[in-house]
Amino acid sequence: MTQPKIPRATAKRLPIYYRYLTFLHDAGTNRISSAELSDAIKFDAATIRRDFSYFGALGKRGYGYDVKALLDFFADVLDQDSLISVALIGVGNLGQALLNFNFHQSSNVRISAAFDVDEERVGKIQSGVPIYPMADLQQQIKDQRINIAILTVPQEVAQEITDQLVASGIRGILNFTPLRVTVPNNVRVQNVDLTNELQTLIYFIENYGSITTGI
Ligand SMILES: NC(=O)c1ccc[n+]([C@@H]2O[C@H](COP(=O)([O-])OP(=O)(O)OC[C@H]3O[C@@H](n4cnc5c(N)ncnc54)[C@H](O)[C@@H]3O)[C@@H](O)[C@H]2O)c1
Repeated sequence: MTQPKIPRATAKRLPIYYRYLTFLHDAGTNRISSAELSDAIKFDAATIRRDFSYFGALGKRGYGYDVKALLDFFADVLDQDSLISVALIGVGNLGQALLNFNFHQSSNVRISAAFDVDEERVGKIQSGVPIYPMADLQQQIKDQRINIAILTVPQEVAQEITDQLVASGIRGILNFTPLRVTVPNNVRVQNVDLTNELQTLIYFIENYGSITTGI
């Protein structure tokens, strides 16, 4: 299906909508109003209505939203029917935590290959995920049709690994390192910085009380 162009903040909320709608559907709920949805997931109702409006008028006045229809719609937008394989580079403290968590139960994403330089780790299987030597990076990414990589290596090697990932055809990098890596225009980087998140939270609490940020 052709995807409508949606704002980044809306895109970030889609998986949250999807998870909650799945929960509602499994619990046998057939319809929900934006106010009820707002109550449950803590985004204001106007934000929810605006987000949904980007996809066309999905709700009916006085009826609310049909849970199954919404769910099918978001599954399609988020491509939930196809399993997305992700690579993880750097199986240290953070990498191991992400491997153990994996994303399987709550989404269609799973880490299917991990890579490291440490001889002690390479060749083992952790949480069902094989850990390959870096020499296998290009081949595995190609064979497993991996488009996304999670970067959990030390900052000092982040750019060099990014270059290797780009050369292997990776299209998106979830970057946990503090380095703002450089990539060509056709590759997208999403930086995750827990310190930043915490400081944003503190800022909102101090300035606006406990009002949610909407994202
Ligand atoms: N974004 C956040 O909120 C957040 C939180 C904690 C850590 N970090 C960052 O995440 C990264 C990992 O942190 P950690 O505590 O897990 O570190 P760690 O030292 O425990 O793990 C790093 C792993 O990378 C591997 N490695 C080193 N050089 C490599 C290379 N050239 N190719 C492949 N693998 C290589 C190491 O063998 C090790 O297993 C660091 O950059 C750290 O700053 C970010």
